[in-house]
Amino acid sequence: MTDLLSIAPRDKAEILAQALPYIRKFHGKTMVIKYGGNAMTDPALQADFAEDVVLLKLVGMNPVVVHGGGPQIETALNRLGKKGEFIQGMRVTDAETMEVVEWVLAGEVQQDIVGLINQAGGKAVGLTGRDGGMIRAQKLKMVDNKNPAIEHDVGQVGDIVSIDPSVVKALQDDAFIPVISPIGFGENNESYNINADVVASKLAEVLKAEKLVLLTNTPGVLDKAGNLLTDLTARRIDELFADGTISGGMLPKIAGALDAAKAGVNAVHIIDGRVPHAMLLEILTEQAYGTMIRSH
Ligand SMILES: Nc1ncnc2c1ncn2[C@@H]1O[C@H](COP(=O)(O)OP(=O)(O)O)[C@@H](O)[C@H]1O
Ligand SMILES: CC(=O)N[C@@H](CCC(=O)OP(=O)(O)O)C(=O)O
Repeated sequence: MTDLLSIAPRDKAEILAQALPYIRKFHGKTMVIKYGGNAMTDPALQADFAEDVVLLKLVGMNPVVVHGGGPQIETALNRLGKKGEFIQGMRVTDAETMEVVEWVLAGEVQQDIVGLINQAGGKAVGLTGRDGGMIRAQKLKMVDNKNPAIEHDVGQVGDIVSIDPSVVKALQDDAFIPVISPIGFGENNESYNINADVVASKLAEVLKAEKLVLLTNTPGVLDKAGNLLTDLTARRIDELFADGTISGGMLPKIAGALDAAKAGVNAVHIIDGRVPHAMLLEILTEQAYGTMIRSH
């Protein structure tokens, strides 16, 4: 079990002194943590992540993990001779791809994370959006972000209709740590593949989370020259969308993050999940990491 004292290379006493006020401040608060597929490539980092989630729970917070798995889905598709296609950060999902997505996310990635959290001393429970009727979805109508007259057919990609958080709340009350795969269900019980950033953002809003932390594989949002943008407001985000600075998987991430900030989630951060203990240090120390998204 990792404790704050074992975090190198910073001064240990300094970290503890910094952490105590945050532990008090965030006691009983919900923290939604999006664990991106690109941040989970190294087994040692995955184990660190699981230990950090357990530590948050032990000090009295309510971590809720939403996981991705884009690269893991891609590997499985490649094995079947298929190649993923993305439009505006969303995977075009035909029926066969949907089967692979469900099998990889719910069967593989989610269960790996549940196992690691339990190994670290926590009590994790894996869920998809079907469990407890949590995530109702419908087919996403995707309008081209440069030409609104064009609509793309992205297959079984889901647009969230509603989230019923009661199953998450029940688990939290019983000291479990929910680990959620971004899969929704439709009116006819059909499955939908939903971008994990979108699920994490909406869930943070519905749960009235204190924080939303999105762990990815960049230091945060970068400008065209590769410099880290530490703070982004809605206006600046519009400019970065318009001039093409933000593209691919960063599009749904930023859009979701901004929605969560506007909906009242106090702090929304995009941070580098490849840095050991990045999430813990972001939540429990005063140092700013990555990019903070603000509504204004
Ligand atoms: N302005 C930007 N700053 C940082 N990353 C960006 C930017 N625009 C696009 N990206 C891309 O977004 C990726 C992160 O999104 P994504 O691949 O969906 O990761 P995750 O699996 O963490 O959700 C980065 O690896 C990078 O390739
Ligand atoms: C619609 C859509 O794009 N769904 C994603 C779901 C997984 C995900 O979001 O994974 P990351 O967070 O690792 O990118 C996909 O199929 O890749």
